Amino acid sequence: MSSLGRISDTLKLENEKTSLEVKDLKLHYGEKEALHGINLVIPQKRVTAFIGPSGCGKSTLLRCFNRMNDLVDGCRIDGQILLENQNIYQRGVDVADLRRRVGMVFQKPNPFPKSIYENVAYGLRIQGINKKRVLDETVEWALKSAALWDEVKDRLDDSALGLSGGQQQRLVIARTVAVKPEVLLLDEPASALDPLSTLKIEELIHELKDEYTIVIVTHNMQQAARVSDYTAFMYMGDMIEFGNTNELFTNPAKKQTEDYITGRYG
Ligand SMILES: Nc1ncnc2c1ncn2[C@@H]1O[C@H](COP(=O)(O)OP(=O)(O)OP(=O)(O)O)[C@@H](O)[C@H]1O
Repeated sequence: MSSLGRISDTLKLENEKTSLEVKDLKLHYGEKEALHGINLVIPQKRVTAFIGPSGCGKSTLLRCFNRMNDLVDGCRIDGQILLENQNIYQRGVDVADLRRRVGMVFQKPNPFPKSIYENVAYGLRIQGINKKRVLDETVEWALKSAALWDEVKDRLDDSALGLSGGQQQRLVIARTVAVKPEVLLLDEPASALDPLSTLKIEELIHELKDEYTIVIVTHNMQQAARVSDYTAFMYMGDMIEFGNTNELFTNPAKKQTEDYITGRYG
């Protein structure tokens, strides 16, 4: 905990710049309403954690931020999400560009069956960038950003699939930051990893928040308390409480939040 610092204890939402703003967001999977009118502001260049019992809608809400739910059959979304004041659900939005601006890392590391180098260069090549010098520089910068460079710099042409799980997850983070997103969405990024790799990911999150707005879904309340500046507690498709992480954990405003963080359910 000490190495991660607790500067966030004094942060106040009203002093923050806004990255994402969720306005009366309802989401249906077929007939079932999974999110019941969420309102929320995600501050810029901070870490926001979503916590709550299984099935409360954390991942569903996270996936709305880069329109991953568009890929789910029968999924309907009402309401708005503003990214830098622009509704990402409005007609004409370029979804590929949105997903570059709002990158996502999943629970299970998903490197491509390519070399370490090509994994990181992938997004750049898709943008038509093929100059070797630009690619080399960006790959090195992204791997350094993801705290992986020292471990892989001598084997950039080796398959990414030969890396450990924790290294693969940092590689996926390098691949995501290589295209210079504004927001990083992390869906339980460490839950498939051993404790040491988990610690590395947590330290990395702490480093990355100087540059990116980070939203993390986690089952692990200690992890939320360690890595986040702000925490949102969700329950059965509702946003119950949102605030400074330290305040939410030490002095929750709502009884449901208190019951959850004291382990009475979940
Ligand atoms: N693709 C889908 N189709 C239909 N229902 C879904 C789909 N994905 C999620 N749901 C339902 O939406 C609700 C919210 O699920 P979601 O996965 O967002 O919750 P969660 O809080 O992230 O849960 P967990 O912590 O277990 O991952 C649940 O009732 C779930 O069954």
